[in-house]
Amino acid sequence: MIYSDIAAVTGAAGRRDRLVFVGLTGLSTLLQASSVMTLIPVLHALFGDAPAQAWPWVGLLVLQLALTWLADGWAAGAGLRIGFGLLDAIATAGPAAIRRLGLDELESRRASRLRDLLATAVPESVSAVVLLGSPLIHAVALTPLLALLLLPVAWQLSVVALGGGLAMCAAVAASRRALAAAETAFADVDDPVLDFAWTRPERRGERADRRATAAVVKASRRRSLHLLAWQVPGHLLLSAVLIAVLLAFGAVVSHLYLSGQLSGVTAAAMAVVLLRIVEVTGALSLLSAPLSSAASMLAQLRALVEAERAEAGAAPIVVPDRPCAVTVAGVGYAYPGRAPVLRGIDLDLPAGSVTAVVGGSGSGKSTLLHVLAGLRRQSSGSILLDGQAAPTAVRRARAAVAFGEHAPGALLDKPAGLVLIDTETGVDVAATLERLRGTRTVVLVTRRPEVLALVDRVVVLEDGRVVEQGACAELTSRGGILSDLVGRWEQAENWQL
Ligand SMILES: Nc1ncnc2c1ncn2[C@@H]1O[C@H](COP(=O)(O)OP(=O)(O)OP(=O)(O)O)[C@@H](O)[C@H]1O
Repeated sequence: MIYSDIAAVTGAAGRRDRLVFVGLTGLSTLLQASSVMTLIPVLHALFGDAPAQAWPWVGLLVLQLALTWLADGWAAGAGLRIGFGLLDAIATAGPAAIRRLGLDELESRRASRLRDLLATAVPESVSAVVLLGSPLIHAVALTPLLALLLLPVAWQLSVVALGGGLAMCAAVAASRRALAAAETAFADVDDPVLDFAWTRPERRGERADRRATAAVVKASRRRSLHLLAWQVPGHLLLSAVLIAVLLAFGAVVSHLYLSGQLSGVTAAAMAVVLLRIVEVTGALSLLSAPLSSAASMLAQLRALVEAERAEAGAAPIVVPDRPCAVTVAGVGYAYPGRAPVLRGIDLDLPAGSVTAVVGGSGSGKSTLLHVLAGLRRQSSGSILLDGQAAPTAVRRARAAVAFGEHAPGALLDKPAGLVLIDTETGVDVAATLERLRGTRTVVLVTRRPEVLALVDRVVVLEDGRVVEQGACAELTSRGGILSDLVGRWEQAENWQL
């Protein structure tokens, strides 16, 4: 799983490094296993009649250790290059995924998961392959290799080594599975924490949320205790299996020694073999937590990278450089967990027209602009551009916007069919309209009476509904809601229309 995720993220370009890493780490494990076995002739010579005969075996041991060191070093180089490959993939896919998030997704759980993924993947990806991959390969391959090399010494030892190694791996896996099951069972406890942190920032400090925080902290504490309760049996199981393996290996060595099938020196060398098996399998137990978090990080990274590659491979959205007709049919919008702020909006904006959206504070003007721009997905209804259904990605591609804290006028110059402006953001409306009139369909939100003289039509919103629409002169002469609104503006700012 981990390997196939890494392969999917780093692609064909990383193939050579992946093969080098796995091949050389495997070779290093083989060298380590054979160096343990070289101890048998070394000890035999040292404790025999001619200790000087140990020199060639010591030379072989030194050679094996030097080759192990070289193989590990070379593999680490390849592992680092794989890690940098992962980082490159994150650097491409991460920002692209963030750019595609709509405004209504910025506070969503999906966005916070993406943020978490990037926060962990960026620092961890480079070192993860070397720091976790090498010990994992050693831990998995060393015991079977030692068991194989023990065959000529005594098949019984080979069987106990292999069986013991497998039993320890199974114990590690069982304790890991129990922990993972407990983590899944209590995962929903995290959700209120995320909800609180990301989706309701404006309600912080309220009494209700103080109570919610206390409940979340309590639930979190309960979860930690439960997880701990699941961890303890896992550790107990592992130590029980370890003791059983030590006893079995010791019993077989003693039996073989006492029955004359094994020399005393070989029996002593077996202690080193056993220690190596315990050491690498024990490392596996320490590695299991970081490995499972790296595995989940890689699986998420793979999903992200594959989604972005599919997106990049899709046909690009064509943006004709001419004004587009906009049809808004029964559009509603509600902020998450809130009552709707747009309700059944119907608009028909001819290509090249200039429309002003007006209304009292909180009537839904900015929200409508965001929805038209594709930055928010409508909760109901549909939006068509030139008669074609226009999902958010199409709206974003075809609209140029000037709103937000500092409206960068330059954004208005991109090829677009629709231009959306909030006049509060300091855009020179008269100059901009002079430049764009006829070449773009323009929708602007304004709270300034003098702007109304520059537009073809006015849409008046009240409580998320269109309550009046038509030519400005026609609406004001009728003495309806727009007249009242303009009167209030004039009172407030002492302006004359
Ligand atoms: N991010 C948000 N989360 C929740 N509610 C929001 C959010 N933004 C706006 N609202 C609410 O949606 C409603 C419509 O807001 P919107 O900003 O669209 O109105 P507006 O007509 O542009 O107001 P103003 O003229 O004061 O800018 C208001 O009740 C507002 O409190």
